[in-house]
Amino acid sequence: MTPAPIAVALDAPDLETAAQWAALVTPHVSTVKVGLELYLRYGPDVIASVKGASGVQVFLDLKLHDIPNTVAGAARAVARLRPAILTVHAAGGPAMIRAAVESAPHTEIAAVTILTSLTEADLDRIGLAGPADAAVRRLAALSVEAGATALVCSPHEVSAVRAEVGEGIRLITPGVRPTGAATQDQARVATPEQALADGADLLVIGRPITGSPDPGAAAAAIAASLRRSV
Ligand SMILES: O=c1ccn([C@@H]2O[C@H](COP(=O)(O)O)[C@@H](O)[C@H]2O)c(=O)[nH]1
Repeated sequence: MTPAPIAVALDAPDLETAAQWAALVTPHVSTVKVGLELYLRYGPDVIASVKGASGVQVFLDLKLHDIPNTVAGAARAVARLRPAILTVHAAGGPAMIRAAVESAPHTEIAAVTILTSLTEADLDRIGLAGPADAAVRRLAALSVEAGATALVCSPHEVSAVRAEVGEGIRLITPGVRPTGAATQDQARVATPEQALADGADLLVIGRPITGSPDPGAAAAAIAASLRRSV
């Protein structure tokens, strides 16, 4: 069976747990995601540990955000690990995004538009007044112009982003919660089925899978539900 278009966020406190989660979920999902917690604690070795023997795609979610020269150096440093996807913050601007794209030619650069944990009230406070989807569309367009071939947005904006950037750009949505699951610190959320129906190409799901007593079964259940919904 083809693995589901899900990136499981391996936000674990230690490498053994992350590797165990990865081994349990990889029969069911296309991708595992390594974020700041794991990478800052263990560094580059984490990639091989979570990949194991399965050859699953690794999504390195470092959300780089600095001046172009610094991001170029950081992207070059991690490009040798050959992650399938590397994130940068779209708010770093076009020159920064382009620097990442040029420095990691074998990795897909995904620009994070507006974090899924932010509410419209938060956006007002940080000076991005107006509906979230206006800011997300603007950041999406500038990121694609700068060479990003993937974008991270919430499921709430995914159809607007697709209309803005067209086909051929990979849309990645965190903020995904199965019906009835706790939203935790996520603000702009939808179910996996809804996110996929609205045009997401890859769903990022962490705690609803890794917080389950059986992460493998939780991933399999979401994957089966997605197959039924298409
Ligand atoms: O806007 C964003 C960008 C990245 N993330 C990351 O996705 C996962 C979500 O984990 P859950 O446990 O499913 O909430 C996490 O690693 C974030 O760093 C995001 O949530 N929102």
